[in-house]
Amino acid sequence: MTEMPRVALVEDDEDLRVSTAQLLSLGGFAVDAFPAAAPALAAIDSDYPGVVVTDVRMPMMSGIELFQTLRTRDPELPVILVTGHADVPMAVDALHAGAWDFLAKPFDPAALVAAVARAATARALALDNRRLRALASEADESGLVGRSPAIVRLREMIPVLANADIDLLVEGETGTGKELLARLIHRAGKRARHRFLAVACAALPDALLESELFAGVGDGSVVAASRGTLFLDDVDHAQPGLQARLVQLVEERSVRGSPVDIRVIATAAEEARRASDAITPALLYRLAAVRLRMPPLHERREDVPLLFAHLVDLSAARLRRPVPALTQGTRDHLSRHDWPGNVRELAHFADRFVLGLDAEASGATLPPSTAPLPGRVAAFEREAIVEAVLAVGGDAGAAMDRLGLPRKTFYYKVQRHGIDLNALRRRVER
Ligand SMILES: Nc1ncnc2c1ncn2[C@@H]1O[C@H](COP(=O)(O)OP(=O)(O)OP(=O)(O)O)[C@@H](O)[C@H]1O
Repeated sequence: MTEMPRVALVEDDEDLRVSTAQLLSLGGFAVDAFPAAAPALAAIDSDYPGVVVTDVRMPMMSGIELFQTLRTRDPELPVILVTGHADVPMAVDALHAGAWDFLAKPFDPAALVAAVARAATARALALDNRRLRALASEADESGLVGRSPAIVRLREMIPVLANADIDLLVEGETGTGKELLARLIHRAGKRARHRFLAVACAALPDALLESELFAGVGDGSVVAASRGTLFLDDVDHAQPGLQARLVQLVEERSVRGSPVDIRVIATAAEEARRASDAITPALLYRLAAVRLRMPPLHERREDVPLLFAHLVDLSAARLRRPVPALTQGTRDHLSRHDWPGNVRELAHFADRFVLGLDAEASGATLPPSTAPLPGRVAAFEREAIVEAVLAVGGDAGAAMDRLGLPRKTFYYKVQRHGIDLNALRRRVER
């Protein structure tokens, strides 16, 4: 949230409303002031980019009822209650039900501004997380996550390239997603029903590779992958002998006189970063009908948070752990680090984050201990429920037993914390 944080101020006493609004404006907030709960409810939707400060005792609808209604719309919206002495016990109940904080009248102006500022920070983070989650799940479907112009263009090209059936050379640094792109292209076209034969040109001794590839029999051979895709990883590391055989294959589309229908997708380091003779001109010329470039992460920093959210989801599912909330510390690390190992390095960081092993991410599942107690208690409770549901394989009944909660309380808390049981079940099943 880059614009000024908003505060919805609900107060029926006009003098108090005007003075409090002034106080909050001076504190740096954009104030939406309402004389009653009803107009406030009409104006505050579930994406409200700010927090609510409401008087408790009001005619028609009380501040508590307003809080309860807002809670059902968006459990993450912080609501701060302003109450007279007589209503403190009621406000405490509301805290247990998830209200952010309360202040007793007459309140210290500085205390109000400080409470609103804390709530606004939490709200900004929550909305940010929500936006990232939405973007990540949107991108999930296409497989290539990212919103940088370069990635968006590549994503658009996948179906085009899949149907064009020409050989490709994908250039880029290690871990940028070259193989992923190749697999997505393979999957999107008519070759998807046949094999994707991945050959690590750098990993195997030349002779072995050659005999394996061109033997004409066996699982690893080009013939076995006929009608599929031959993926030549790090072709710039293939020995000249093998490169010569590859030229022949690409040129003649045959192995020992038998025709093979194969599409070749090769990867290599970028031209500027490889020795001038790393790929023989004959091979380069034939492979590079289309050359694609996977940019390194430091050139597309806007992809980092998005990729991270996606990779954390994958790690959490694989490791069967709850998805921890993203904190400012983790966020700072994401934006400061240079990621020389690109997406692969980011994936390892995501694993450590999910396991709580990373110093940058430690304590990430709970808000900092300076946060108001209700917020911390709520975060802890939410974690405990998510963990229990995941631990018992998504079975709500078993989770209740494990937590020792009566059925009604369990569902009440699930709803209050905005826990999506179906999403958790899907995560377990994956
Ligand atoms: N844009 C992306 N969206 C989602 N996942 C990605 C993306 N880019 C890379 N990944 C993931 O990051 C990991 C590394 O990617 P990949 O193996 O494709 O990189 P590479 O460029 O082929 O690396 P190398 O050259 O070292 O073999 C994989 O797990 C891949 O799924």
